[in-house]
Amino acid sequence: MSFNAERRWVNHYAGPETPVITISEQFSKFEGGKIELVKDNESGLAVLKINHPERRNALSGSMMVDLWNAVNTLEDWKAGKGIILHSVGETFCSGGDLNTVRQISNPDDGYKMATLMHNTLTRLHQLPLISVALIQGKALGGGAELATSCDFRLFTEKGEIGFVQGRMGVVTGWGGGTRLVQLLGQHRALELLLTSRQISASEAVVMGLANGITKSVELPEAVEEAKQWLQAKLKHAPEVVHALKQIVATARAVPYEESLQNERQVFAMLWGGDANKKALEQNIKHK
Ligand SMILES: CCCC(=O)SCCNC(=O)CCNC(=O)[C@H](O)C(C)(C)COP(=O)(O)OP(=O)(O)OC[C@H]1O[C@@H](n2cnc3c(N)ncnc32)[C@H](O)[C@@H]1OP(=O)(O)O
Repeated sequence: MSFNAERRWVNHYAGPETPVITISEQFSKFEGGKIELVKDNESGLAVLKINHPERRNALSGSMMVDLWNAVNTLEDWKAGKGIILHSVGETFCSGGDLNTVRQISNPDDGYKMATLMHNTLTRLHQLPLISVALIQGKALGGGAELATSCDFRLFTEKGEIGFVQGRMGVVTGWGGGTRLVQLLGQHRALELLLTSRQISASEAVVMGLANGITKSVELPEAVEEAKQWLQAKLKHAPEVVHALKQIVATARAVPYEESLQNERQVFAMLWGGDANKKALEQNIKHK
């Protein structure tokens, strides 16, 4: 990456575009740890658990594929309303598994990993479900990027987040740079990316990167608290929750007029629908 004669950025990497399915086949060979998805149709909550404590919950290639598969499943989950993303042990996620990273340390494979993770985390971000990441320890590098792909972030007192990619001689590779600018604006995002500093739970709240701090410090109590925090926001009918999420997810991804057009269409689908008729019959007062 450099400036050309007209002082415009020129990207010197022009690698091949590989289908995500092909990348997933390649990356599933870099084994270690797993990501487990459990869906509960009764509560409408799903839990995505990052389980690789011996590597501080670093994402191996096969875990990236687990996550991609989990998002594929969640896209078809009609009864769902919300997702809790959490991990086991003391670290939320230490980023890319350096054992995997060392085996794919060239621009073509880097581009493939970014393609797989952009596909996965963009679709996770855009699911019609409301997602919460529970950060109970360090979220570093790719782990910090993963946290930005949820709608909300709850920290325990021990939670910390750090975009340490610069210290590793790289930049955000899982779409977290773009999402961080959306979340915090360009100045605060640039400051976090440039300094690689790790911020505490309380600073994350002040910045708007965290939506709250749990009373419980330890798992599994903090997970239960996060579930209750999310359930309290999921009282509307599933179709209303899905529609509200679609409006917000579209608004952060497309230009204003296009977003308004989407909002009109989403609104029309619910107007006179079952949930709307039921509410009208009940003659609800908002006192
Ligand atoms: C687009 C993605 C780009 C990125 O994600 S760049 C960021 C990559 N991540 C890192 O550089 C994190 C490096 N790790 C650390 O700073 C520390 O291990 C960390 C997370 C603060 C945890 O510290 P401690 O709790 O004291 O644990 P420790 O250092 O003794 O580590 C225990 C075992 O876990 C391993 N580990 C930690 N992070 C890893 C990673 N990302 N990939 C692969 N292995 C990882 C570590 O090598 C150690 O293994 P072992 O027990 O010595 O065999």
